[in-house]
Order: sequence, then C-alpha cells, then structure tokens
Amino acid sequence: MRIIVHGGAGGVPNEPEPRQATLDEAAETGAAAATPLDAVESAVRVLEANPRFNAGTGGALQSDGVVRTDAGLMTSDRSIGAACSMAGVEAAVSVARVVLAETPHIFLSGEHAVDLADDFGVETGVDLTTEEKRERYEAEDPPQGGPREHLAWLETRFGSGDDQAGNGGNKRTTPDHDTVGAVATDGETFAAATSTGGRSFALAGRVGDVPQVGSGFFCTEAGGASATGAGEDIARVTLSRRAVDHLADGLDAQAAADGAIREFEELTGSGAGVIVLGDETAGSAFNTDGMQTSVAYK
Ligand SMILES: NC(=O)C[C@H](N)C(=O)O
Repeated sequence: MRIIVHGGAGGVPNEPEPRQATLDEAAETGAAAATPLDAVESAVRVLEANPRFNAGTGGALQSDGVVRTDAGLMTSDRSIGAACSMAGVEAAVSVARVVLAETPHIFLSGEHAVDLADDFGVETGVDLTTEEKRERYEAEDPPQGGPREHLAWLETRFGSGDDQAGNGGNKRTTPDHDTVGAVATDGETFAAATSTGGRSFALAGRVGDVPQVGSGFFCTEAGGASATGAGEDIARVTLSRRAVDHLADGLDAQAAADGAIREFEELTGSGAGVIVLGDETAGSAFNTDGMQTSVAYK
C-alpha cells in the first residue's frame, strides 16, 4: 500500500514536530491496511482522534459554539460516501464509509447522519471541544439570537476575518489549517478521504468543501486527491476534481497538484492545498504558508 496524508493548509503551525509525528503515524497505519479504503479510513481516524487537528476532536467551533464534523471518501470505481454537520461525532470518516457501504445514497447530513452513525456502531455524543478552542470562542463575545445576529457577529471573525465572497477574501494566512486527508493505492485501485471541523466561527450549520465530491475529495482510476483550505473557494473551483483531471491528462502527481493550485489561485486569489496520488507518484502543493504531509509505503 502507498499512502499520502495531510494535516491541513494554512499558517505555519505552532508545534510542527508533534503534528508531524501524528501524520507519520497516520500514514504508517494506513500503509498497513488491507485495502485503499481501509487505508484512508484508518489514517484519517488517527488524525481525527488527535486534538491538534481540526477534524473530529479539536474541530472548529461554529457561531453557536458547537463543533460539527464533515467527511467524504471515494474509491476509483466511483463509490462515494459523505456525511456532514454532525455534532458529537469524532470519526466522521467512518460515518462517510457507512453511507458508502450501507446506503443507496452518497451524502447524509445532520441529525440523520448522527442517527446512522449510532445505528452502525460509530461512537456519538463525543465532546469534540478542546479547552483552547472553547476559550477562544468565549473570548469573542458569542452571539445570541437567530441567524441574522450570528451573521453580524461572524462578519469580522469568520476565518481570518476577511471578505467571504471569494475574490481573494480568504487570505493565505487563514488560521483554519488543520483539516485532514489521505489518498491511498494498492497499485490497482485508489481511495481518497477528507475530514474536517470546518472553519472557525462559521455560521451554525455551515458546510464547506470537505464532504462535497470533487471539491474536498475526488478519486477515479487515474488517481485520487484530497483538498484543504478556504472551503467556499475550493468548492467554487472543485479543486480535487481539477487535480485528478490533470492526472487523467497524463501529468504526474506533483505536476497535477501544482497545476490545480495554480488554477485555484488564479481563479479565487485564495488559499488552499491539495495532495495527489497517481499511478507511481505522490505529490502535494499549497499556496498558504504551510501544509504538513507524510508518505508511507509497505
Ligand atoms: N481548514 C480547512 O481545510 C477547512 C475546510 N476546507 C472547510 O472549509 O471546511
């Protein structure tokens, strides 16, 4: 098994070493798995369980102070599973896998996704909030009332506090850099997965690129990709699909990642990163200040 994992694109993390050690552990865990789907699920679960990453435990708080998790995965035969807006679910990637394996659908949301998790043995009711993120939220004088009040509150706080409309607003320095993802191959088939707590102080119920096929993740027989960064802008350009299309056009994984990020920047002026795995090659690219990755092979 060959696997590449990422720990999110954004600013340079405060403590890169322990994060890198966890990414290496995730890659090793995935490389030891039996199938590419098992590989990406098990690798992402290592990262979801670690509060240093904005996925599962340690996820970003939305405007109402709740962490809601999103994840998506896909295999090269175009099987897809995604789940979003789940309160109290650490292993979002495993819920996505339940959607893929156990339902005739590709995407489930909110309380129904949590019910599905519960019924299929994925733990629910987990406290995903870290003290540090709770304190950061409380210090921002949280909004009361309905969505209009929340929108007024998040105007100056969401992400890096810049314009949310695209057009270069979601700057490269966005602090929300800890989404996680993995792409794996056994030499014959591929799988890709991405998982996140979203973006800090987003409107309660907001869902970004991560569980949207082609945006946060994509996979065909040409290879797979997992994206991270300003989710609204990633969705605008379907970043992961773009990277995999470059593989299908014959580029190697590094050139595919570079091309996709170059186009993303030209089209949005925003910040993101992507990991790509093709036939023989792994690649990654980002236009933010940092993105940690790890590759393993067994
Ligand atoms: N840090 C991230 O990658 C955030 C994620 N792309 C989202 O918008 O939900």
